[in-house]
Amino acid sequence: MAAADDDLMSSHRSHRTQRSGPPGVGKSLVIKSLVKHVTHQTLPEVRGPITIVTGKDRRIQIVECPNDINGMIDLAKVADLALLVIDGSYGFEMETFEFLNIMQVHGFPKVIGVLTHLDKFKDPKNLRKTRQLLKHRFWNETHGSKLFYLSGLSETHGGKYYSSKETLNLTRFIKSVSKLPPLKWRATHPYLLADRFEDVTHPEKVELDKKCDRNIALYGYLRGCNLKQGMNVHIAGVGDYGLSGVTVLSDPCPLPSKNKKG
Ligand SMILES: Nc1nc2c(ncn2[C@@H]2O[C@H](COP(=O)(O)OP(=O)(O)OP(=O)(O)O)[C@@H](O)[C@H]2O)c(=O)[nH]1
Repeated sequence: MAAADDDLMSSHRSHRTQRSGPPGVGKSLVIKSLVKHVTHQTLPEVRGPITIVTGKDRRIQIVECPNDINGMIDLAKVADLALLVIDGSYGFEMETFEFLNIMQVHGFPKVIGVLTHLDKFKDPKNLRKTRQLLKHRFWNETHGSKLFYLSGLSETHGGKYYSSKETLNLTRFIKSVSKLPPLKWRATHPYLLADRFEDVTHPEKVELDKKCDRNIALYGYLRGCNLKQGMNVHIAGVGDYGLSGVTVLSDPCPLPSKNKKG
């Protein structure tokens, strides 16, 4: 957690697309189910960071991790909690544990595993045995991280979601993690996950030279500590840049406690 009232979590699949693992482990559906449970709204598509209010003075931002190693490294730096979504009918892959190691090195978010596709097991004995095996392996490899089970889909409000009881448990756990104190390093450094950017270069300048240096405005919640004009910033995967200005905008997703005070 970086700022007092903001928590960031990311949802990862346990493998990269170029490998042989199963696609569609359920990352988007986990996010859609969480949004449905907390806000009672239907999220048709997961695109970019999603901010939801989960309490009087608490909100979380959810980001679906791209299926590539760079996305994973970048998100490990800013996420407070990583949900590692694993297709239970397929089991762990090499990449599951590779990724756990990357996260420890790059940012140290808390990790939990989320097991999906458990309804594919027809034999209850086999399901029990597989759950136990995966739970022990995950516990050992992560030095005690929790593994959640999402045992199947149910029809709610015209759409298919994970069961509301299991989603409730997952939401409670996410909320409990968001109460933990932030990592000291993160709390003392400003950082921002940009949810939108705009090219604000003067059009005339671009017309004269299409490859000219651009002025870019980045929008997002600032975490950690204050960002000052004139500071140099690092944009992950792009490089180091100067900051020509910082503007405080009105909160697009205000906390209920702030609304009351205002
Ligand atoms: N039977 C069953 N289907 C599931 C389960 N979880 C997800 N699905 C289905 O699997 C499909 C893919 O789910 P998504 O949430 O889009 O998976 P994803 O990981 O975001 O997919 P990609 O990013 O494209 O790899 C959807 O049709 C879901 O309804 C599950 O536990 N059981």
